[in-house]
Amino acid sequence: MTDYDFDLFVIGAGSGGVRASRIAASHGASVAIAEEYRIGGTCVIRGCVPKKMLYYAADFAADLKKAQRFGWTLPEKKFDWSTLRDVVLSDVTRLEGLYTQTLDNNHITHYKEHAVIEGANQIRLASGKKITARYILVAVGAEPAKLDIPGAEYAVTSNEMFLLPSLPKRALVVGGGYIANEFAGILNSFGVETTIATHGDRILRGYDEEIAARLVEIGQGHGIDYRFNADIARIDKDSSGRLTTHFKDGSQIESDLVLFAIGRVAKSRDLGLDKADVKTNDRGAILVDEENRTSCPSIYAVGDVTDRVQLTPVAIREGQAFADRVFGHKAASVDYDTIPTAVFSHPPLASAGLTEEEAKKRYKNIKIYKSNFRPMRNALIDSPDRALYKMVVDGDSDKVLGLHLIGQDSPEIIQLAAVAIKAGLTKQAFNDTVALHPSSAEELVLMR
Ligand SMILES: Cc1cc2nc3c(=O)[nH]c(=O)nc-3n(C[C@H](O)[C@H](O)[C@H](O)COP(=O)(O)OP(=O)(O)OC[C@H]3O[C@@H](n4cnc5c(N)ncnc54)[C@H](O)[C@@H]3O)c2cc1C
Ligand SMILES: NC(=O)c1ccc[n+]([C@@H]2O[C@H](COP(=O)([O-])OP(=O)(O)OC[C@H]3O[C@@H](n4cnc5c(N)ncnc54)[C@H](O)[C@@H]3O)[C@@H](O)[C@H]2O)c1
Repeated sequence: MTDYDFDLFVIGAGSGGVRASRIAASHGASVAIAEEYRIGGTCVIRGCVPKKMLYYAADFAADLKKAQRFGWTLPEKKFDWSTLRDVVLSDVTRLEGLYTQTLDNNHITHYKEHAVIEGANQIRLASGKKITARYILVAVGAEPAKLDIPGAEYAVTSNEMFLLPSLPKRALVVGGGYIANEFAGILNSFGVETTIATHGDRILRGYDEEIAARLVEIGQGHGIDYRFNADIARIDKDSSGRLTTHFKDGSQIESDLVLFAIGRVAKSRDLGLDKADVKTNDRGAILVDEENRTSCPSIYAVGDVTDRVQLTPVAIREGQAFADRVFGHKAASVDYDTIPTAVFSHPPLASAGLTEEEAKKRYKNIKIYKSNFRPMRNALIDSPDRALYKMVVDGDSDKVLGLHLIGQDSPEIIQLAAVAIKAGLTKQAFNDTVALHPSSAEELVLMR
């Protein structure tokens, strides 16, 4: 018998927290969870899900521009952002309901309020209620970083992008990572004059350089303005609401919206971590061992708050492994090797395994295969945009080490290709597989 109120108390009902709660409950644990905003967390409420819906809508807008090539003559077209926004938001509410139902179906007690740690086994809710638990799981995620500059308060983050009252005429997107490129593509497709300003000399560091360069080339062709090595000094706002962003080199950009997309930081501030001696790194990320245990033996952490791989499927796997190990007494762990990722830009990028740069550091004899082609669909709509597929192979063992794609549907293609890489398949195995024609994916078995 336990002396605690619950076997497990989870702080944060996002991707990692909800999965951990459900699995722990299925193993017979008594579980409670606190959520200060909306059940479902970043991915469902203001991340992957509404972003992907806007991405689809942006794709549709691009197709609509080419309607005549598909044989359609349309009456005057008019885009109403608020209609799309509300459709997306209502689906988010539907999903929030499903997540809440999951908690109820699994008899998980949920508190819709902020929670803090008061000790190794104690939590305090915003209402003042104190709760004890044998184990605490911190799954509070991350929050968008903001630049510490004068006028930063005039900029929005991805959180506000899903709630905009209207679309801006001109937008400045600050950053060169996932969120910057995804929103730049969406805004540009809806006709917003879009500039990306990043402080680095390239976008999407960590992605294959040529693939990222192809996105810039295509983006420029669609009217996105890219500014590199661009350090912002301040943002001014005039009485009409117009924003002027000043760069350290003296240049400036006027816009109606500035979006900060410069990374996400662990939401570990004011969480009471010091009360239980839970250690963080200098960026506030909670330090955990390979079993997701923190420096306090009764407290674990999963997902973005640990700042390792900030992706939903990773947070889910970490939550699952934690619950299976601690409450299901299974030897569960997370395999971080060959995690497929995608950037839902226009067109999207997708990647699995090692990049050429990474492979060269680890293997002596690297072979690169490339396919640089104009997809049939782009010929139909008279678009010059070319796809680029790149395969990284170990020349000694013939094993495929990595695949990097840019082009329509590449996120759908990479999921299965990641299985092949993970299974250690060779280039010859790809060669031996008959192509599926006509498709873009067939390039994967035709590269020579
Ligand atoms: C715009 C955007 C797009 C994204 N797109 C993708 C994508 O396409 N694919 C992908 O894999 N990943 C994507 N991500 C990343 C993904 O959303 C995160 O990696 C994932 O949500 C992390 O899950 P988590 O459980 O760690 O945290 P979260 O899902 O952030 O959940 C944490 C929860 O804890 C709550 N909370 C925080 N502090 C407290 C407290 N003290 N008390 C109570 N509750 C608290 C928060 O309100 C939140 O609901 C995207 C992120 C953003 C911002
Ligand atoms: N499709 C997906 O899977 C997806 C989508 C969105 C977000 N995410 C996750 O969320 C995380 C956060 O996304 P993100 O795009 O905010 O971060 P990111 O780490 O992907 O990119 C941050 C970018 O901001 C730039 N930057 C940093 N400081 C800057 C400054 N002062 N001025 C200008 N540029 C600056 C960096 O060079 C980098 O390009 C991602 O790392 C990813 O794990 C995933």
